[in-house]
Amino acid sequence: MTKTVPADVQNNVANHLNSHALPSYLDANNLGPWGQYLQQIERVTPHLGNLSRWVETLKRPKRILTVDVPIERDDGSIAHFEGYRVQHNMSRGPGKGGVRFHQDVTLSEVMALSAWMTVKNAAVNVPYGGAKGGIRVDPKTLSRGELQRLTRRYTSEISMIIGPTKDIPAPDVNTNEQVMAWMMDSYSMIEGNLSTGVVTGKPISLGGSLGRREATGRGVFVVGREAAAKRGVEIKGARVAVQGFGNVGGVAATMFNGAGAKIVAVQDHTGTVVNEGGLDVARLHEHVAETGGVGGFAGAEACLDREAFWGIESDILIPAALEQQITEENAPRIRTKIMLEGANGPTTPEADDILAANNVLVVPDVLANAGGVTVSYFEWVQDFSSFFWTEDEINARLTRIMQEAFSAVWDVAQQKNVSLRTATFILACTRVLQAREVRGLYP
Ligand SMILES: NC(=O)C1=CN([C@@H]2O[C@H](COP(=O)(O)OP(=O)(O)OC[C@H]3O[C@@H](n4cnc5c(N)ncnc54)[C@H](O)[C@@H]3O)[C@@H](O)[C@H]2O)C=CC1
Ligand SMILES: O=C(O)CCC(=O)C(=O)O
Repeated sequence: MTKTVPADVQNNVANHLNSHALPSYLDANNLGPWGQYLQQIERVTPHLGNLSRWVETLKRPKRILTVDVPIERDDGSIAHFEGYRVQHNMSRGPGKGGVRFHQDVTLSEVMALSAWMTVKNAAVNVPYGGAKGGIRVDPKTLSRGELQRLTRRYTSEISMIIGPTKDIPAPDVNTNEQVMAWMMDSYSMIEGNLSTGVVTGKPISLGGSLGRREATGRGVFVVGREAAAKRGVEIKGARVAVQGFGNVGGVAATMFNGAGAKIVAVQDHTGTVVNEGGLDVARLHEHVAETGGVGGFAGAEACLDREAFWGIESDILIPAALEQQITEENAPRIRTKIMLEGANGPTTPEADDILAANNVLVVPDVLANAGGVTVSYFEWVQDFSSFFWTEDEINARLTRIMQEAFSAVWDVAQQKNVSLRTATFILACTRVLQAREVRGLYP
């Protein structure tokens, strides 16, 4: 399979990388996910009209904070971890985006994740900029006490740039309601007052919102239903394959299964399990709760190796693990009709072109997984007013926002004959740069 990235896009990225725009702390030869994001920006720029004079704004994070996070281990030794909080853009509102604890976290990754938050928040029109945080740590190697000390120290180190009207963290990979509760408590101790609005994704008992835990997977399901209708795929009986069985993939699998789809394959960091007749999703959740992963699930007909997962025939494929999973190497083997990006950044631009050529409809991360931040927005609003909504109200509002966003993106894609990813970027970047322009530059 030949590379299908148009020459002008490649040249633009090369020129960009050679220009003064490359931040000095990045290696031009190894840009990682940030390079992937820059290529996506190159693709949208020709569609931005006069606003393209502001596009450089999107190629530079507004603020990057790197912190050393020291903790005392249970054995009395001291360990140091590197953490980040990147605020990519604040033109439309305060920074918003999750915090990831993972052994492979890099600055390039957090920069890209923060930029995708800017695009995502504008795509569903919630009044936020984009931000993201992370610590390079394998949390599975920490005791509960060590994890709490790490979270509290990290919160203290970034406390000067976060806050309910400045930047509001939330859960992402390997972080959850408990981590958010510790972050809120640490920040409140520093501020000297209870500050529930500083993070979202909190436990319900601490000002969390009903429906937030399921919101990202629910949003993936809602846009999946819309995409299936456009592509003529019946959800009932559809074959669905899911990579990642955590907050996003686990909920999305449950919802598709509940609507009559067969979950024929699931892959996570412990293995790949397959059942042609459909995996028992409820039992798989129990197995993961007991063992920490899908590997060894007794209800599987077969266990495949990692790469074989991408060759499984499906109607709907949901990557819901990490970025850069679908590349020019495995994209030609993918046999699906619709790909719903539950994960952030799972598909490289080269793979995007291969999937398009093979008639796979890709619903991009910045649209498909926006349900989480949408309900985070509801949580933040509820905390400010101390008035809490029912789960039905939350789910109905979430569904409406996701459907409207999908429909607006679909129309732009049709009008301009571009992919759903570029269409989402057109809508979102226009909103961000209009805000930038109308605010003006002078202090
Ligand atoms: N939690 C949220 O609300 C949101 C999460 N996302 C994105 O969704 C993705 C998943 O996030 P969560 O479900 O929250 O994380 P999680 O920590 O709950 O689950 C992550 C899943 O990915 C699997 N995984 C990790 N490494 C893997 C590998 N190398 N191969 C296969 N599977 C692997 C894990 O086993 C686990 O099942 C990430 O890209 C995240 O940024 C996007 C929007 C919101
Ligand atoms: O809920 C949030 O604020 C952000 C969730 C997130 O990190 C994401 O959408 O990637």
